[in-house]
Amino acid sequence: MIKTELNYGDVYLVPKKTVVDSRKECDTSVQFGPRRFAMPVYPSNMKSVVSAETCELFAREGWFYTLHRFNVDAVAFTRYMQEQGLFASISVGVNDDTYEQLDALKAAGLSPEYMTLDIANAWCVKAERMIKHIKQHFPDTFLIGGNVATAEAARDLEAWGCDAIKAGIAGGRVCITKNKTGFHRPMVSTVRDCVAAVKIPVIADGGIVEHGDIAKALVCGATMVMAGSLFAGYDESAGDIVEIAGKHYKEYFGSASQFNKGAYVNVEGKKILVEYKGSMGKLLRELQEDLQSSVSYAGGATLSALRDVEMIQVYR
Ligand SMILES: NC(=O)C1=CN([C@@H]2O[C@H](COP(=O)(O)OP(=O)(O)OC[C@H]3O[C@@H](n4cnc5c(N)ncnc54)[C@H](OP(=O)(O)O)[C@@H]3O)[C@@H](O)[C@H]2O)C=CC1
Ligand SMILES: Nc1nc2c(ncn2[C@@H]2O[C@H](COP(=O)(O)O)[C@@H](O)[C@H]2O)c(=O)[nH]1
Repeated sequence: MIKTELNYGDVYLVPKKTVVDSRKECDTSVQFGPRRFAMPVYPSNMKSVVSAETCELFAREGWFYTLHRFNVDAVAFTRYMQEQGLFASISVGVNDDTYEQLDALKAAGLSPEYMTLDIANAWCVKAERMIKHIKQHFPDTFLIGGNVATAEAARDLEAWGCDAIKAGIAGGRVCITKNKTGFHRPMVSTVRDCVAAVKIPVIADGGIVEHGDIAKALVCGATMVMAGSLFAGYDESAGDIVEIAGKHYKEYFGSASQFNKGAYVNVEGKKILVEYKGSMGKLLRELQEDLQSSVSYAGGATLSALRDVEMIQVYR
């Protein structure tokens, strides 16, 4: 029997009676780990999406962020952010270079507030070793483990010690994992299964096409949403700007692309050009307005209203 599963584009949310006088009354803030953030969405920890400067901007705006893990100095970044009175949120891998980076953080007496273990399939023995190592040596750090796509994987990462998990395999815009390996699960099914399986927060990662997909992810039970292409086209995005026939674009490439790896080995990502859209400030405001509107349609004044919304499948 072949199961049918759903993506954000296959579903819509059923409106309820609005109880606020203005969308401005709707509060989009979210508690995530030790801190509260202005919005439950943040940019992907990819080299073509965030730089250290992008991360600082998000932290100053009161949004969550995670720096990517490719050729960065985790010690210098953590120290810089904490000296500015901002929180430090870094990414790590599973290989020897990560163990060395963690030793260097420890030697410097630094402990980032948040760490994200970032590999394609975190339901693996190398991730298990790394998660246990981080929880032993950085007990005060809030550890996000990912990515996973099933209830069983989510439960294992929770048992290994993760404080949150990131769900979503092969649903990203620059992903070619599903083409090259055949593996993928649509996001609505992935997020709902993972949320139902664990007590810790779940981050829905990848596949956000429309702003309304963020509300759909929250209705599926996600606490946070990570998005790459959504944040890739702005001045503050990390990708290079490109001009073609008088039109401007920004480069957006996958972390498992040849461009990120520097070699064509186990490539599961591609590079695309996304429309250049100017300053990120406009996007952040619009995302907040749209989510405030979603909360009002959900019949409440806080994000918790989205926990109790009916989702319907649309046949096309
Ligand atoms: N969310 C998603 O759907 C996906 C995200 N990505 C992103 O791309 C980046 C690279 O990811 P990833 O390839 O996991 O990380 P790395 O290339 O950094 O691999 C980490 C380590 O795990 C090993 N490894 C990776 N995949 C497998 C596997 N299938 N079986 C056994 N060992 C494995 C690698 O060894 P070896 O290379 O020798 O196998 C390597 O030692 C990450 O940032 C990740 O988030 C990539 C694909 C999908
Ligand atoms: N299969 C791959 N997935 C990747 C790669 N680099 C990043 N990612 C994942 O995609 C999301 C962003 O998706 P978007 O739809 O919001 O653009 C990102 O957070 C990663 O989980 C890759 O090279 N291959």
